Amino acid sequence: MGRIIAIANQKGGVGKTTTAINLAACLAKKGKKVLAIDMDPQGNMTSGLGVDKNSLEYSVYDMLNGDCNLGECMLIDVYPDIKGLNLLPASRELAGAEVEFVTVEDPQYILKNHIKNVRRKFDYIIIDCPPALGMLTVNALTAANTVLVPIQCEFFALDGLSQLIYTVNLIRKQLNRLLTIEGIVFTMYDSRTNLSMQVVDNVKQNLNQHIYNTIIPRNVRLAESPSYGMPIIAYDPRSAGAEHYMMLADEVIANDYYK
Ligand SMILES: Nc1ncnc2c1ncn2[C@@H]1O[C@H](COP(=O)(O)OP(=O)(O)OP(=O)(O)O)[C@@H](O)[C@H]1O
Ligand SMILES: [Mg+2]
Repeated sequence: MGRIIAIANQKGGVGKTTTAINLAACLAKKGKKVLAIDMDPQGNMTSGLGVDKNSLEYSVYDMLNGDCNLGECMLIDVYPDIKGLNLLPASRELAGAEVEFVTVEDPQYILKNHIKNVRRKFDYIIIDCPPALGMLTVNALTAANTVLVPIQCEFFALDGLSQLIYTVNLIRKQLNRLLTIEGIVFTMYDSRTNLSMQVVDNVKQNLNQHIYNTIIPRNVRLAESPSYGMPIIAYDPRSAGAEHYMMLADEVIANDYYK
């Protein structure tokens, strides 16, 4: 049974999508069958995997809306060099879901209901969330087993984190009894500055959550790769970014208590 991991933090630009793309790609590279789901109307995961979000026949929006099923929406082996990496792509229309789905009965369960039948076909389902705690993120958290929270190594890193943890607790109580926080991963760590080190220490002292040993460094190759529509292991497999996301994938696999 596939483990469903939502990559969430309502703070913008902390490395959610970079982590979602590269964790999904690294898990597939390690032979796992992966479904990546882009739940962000920005569609950065979709374009970061080389898919033109303006020329999609069906997107996650159509699936959630009931206009297509998961199979029709899924792009199989989306990145040709990495077998087993499949994608439910997003388009701009997904922005409308936040308001439109409120009128549907049980709107929090729409994504969950769509993926429950295919869960056994994948080892991992990785969901990229938008930078908000609205209906799209609630759908992701309701469908997920665990939440992986990227934190950027900069001032205000802890800002808003209590809100996220509060939301996760609320969803656990009301919608998804078994939801847990998979762990915190530090991103954009700059070893040349004291600030990065201080942020890591500060979070470790103040947050009673599992923290991954792997810390993702600030790496220019990681920032470049989405503009080529490539995961880092394809764009520059020898880069520090590729090496560290492979390490993170190993840690996620080691955390596999659902199997
Ligand atoms: N480790 C890294 N090193 C260098 N640049 C990075 C790294 N991680 C992310 N970036 C860059 O930082 C920016 C923000 O990253 P990303 O899009 O992954 O964040 P996000 O949390 O998904 O943002 P949003 O909240 O808008 O969805 C992007 O331009 C990305 O390429
Ligand atoms: Mg993003």
